[in-house]
Amino acid sequence: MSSAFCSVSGRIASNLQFSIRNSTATFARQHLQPRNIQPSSAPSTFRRTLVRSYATGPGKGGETAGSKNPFPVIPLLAILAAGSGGFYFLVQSRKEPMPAIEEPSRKPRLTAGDVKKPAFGPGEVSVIFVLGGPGAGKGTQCQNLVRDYGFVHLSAGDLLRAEQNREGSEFGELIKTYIREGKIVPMEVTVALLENAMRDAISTQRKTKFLIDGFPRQMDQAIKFEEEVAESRFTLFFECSEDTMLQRLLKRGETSGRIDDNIESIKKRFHTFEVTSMPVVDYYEKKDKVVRIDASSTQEGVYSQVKKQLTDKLKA
Ligand SMILES: Nc1ncnc2c1ncn2[C@@H]1O[C@H](COP(=O)(O)OP(=O)(O)OP(=O)(O)O)[C@@H](O)[C@H]1O
Ligand SMILES: O=c1ccn([C@@H]2O[C@H](COP(=O)(O)O)[C@@H](O)[C@H]2O)c(=O)[nH]1
Repeated sequence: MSSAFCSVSGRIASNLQFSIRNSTATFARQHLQPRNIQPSSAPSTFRRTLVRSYATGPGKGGETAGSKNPFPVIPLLAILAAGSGGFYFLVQSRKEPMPAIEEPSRKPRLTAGDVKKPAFGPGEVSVIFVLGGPGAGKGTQCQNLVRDYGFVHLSAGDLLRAEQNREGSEFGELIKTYIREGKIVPMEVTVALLENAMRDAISTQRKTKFLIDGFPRQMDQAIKFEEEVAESRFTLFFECSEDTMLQRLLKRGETSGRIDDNIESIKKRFHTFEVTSMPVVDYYEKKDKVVRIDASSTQEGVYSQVKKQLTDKLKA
């Protein structure tokens, strides 16, 4: 991994984590410090004072007083009084509820209003995720569906590339590095781009049926998107061998100008897909929300499967 990659990813990670750290620090200031310092400091101050007064007592003119009186009654009484007083205050302070125990009951209870709702409800938008390995033909098939069914096609990769090239984007360099390395850009960036693009399509085109292509590529993205933006209806999953995808990508690389259509990046993308994106497909599979398409045949052959499967699923 290059040092540029490390430093850029470190920067975004620290930017994105700032608000979390900030609120954690505030929480710590408000809830932890007073509780930790006060109960323990009172007795120890008391103990120090007691030891010092006993140690210094005889010293302050002590030689004379001690030699005159072998049983120094007044200092002893003073020590006893101070000790009893200290003990009394210690017992009193322990009668107060311990803050650490009291704390949970002070927390507000979770109410129905606190449960997060996605920005768009099921009646407002219809979202289909489109997944498959790099070069499986997702974008190609999405274009067919846009033409024939009026979907809005939002490719997460295209949105990231547009953001990367947008003048003044604070994420440009970061996105470029992640794409070249075949890694997944931090989800906050991608989810925000998708939500903005959906809002835009709804307000300018009045369209509400979305194909979200090449997303979610990682479990955290799937969870965040469905919690905060919209729940997906199902996932169209294009299955294809790595050999076939490699040939398609190398061919596309002759003209695409993409920085990741080269053999080094392609291998990294295959790896990321297997390790990071396949668990997302498995997750939706368990929920019975995956429509599998054999993507190894011709473009037309693949599309006829897509149409049939999609119609069946939408009827169900
Ligand atoms: N069924 C097919 N047979 C042969 N070539 C195909 C087929 N489908 C797509 N292609 C070609 O393969 C290349 C990759 O297709 P496409 O861009 O649609 O894949 P993708 O899954 O969207 O890739 P990526 O995830 O990298 O964006 C393109 O050049 C496309 O023309
Ligand atoms: O959700 C996403 C989607 C994509 N990326 C990055 O973009 C490239 C290219 O994606 P394509 O779908 O092949 O156009 C991908 O390899 C990732 O690096 C992402 O980070 N998050």
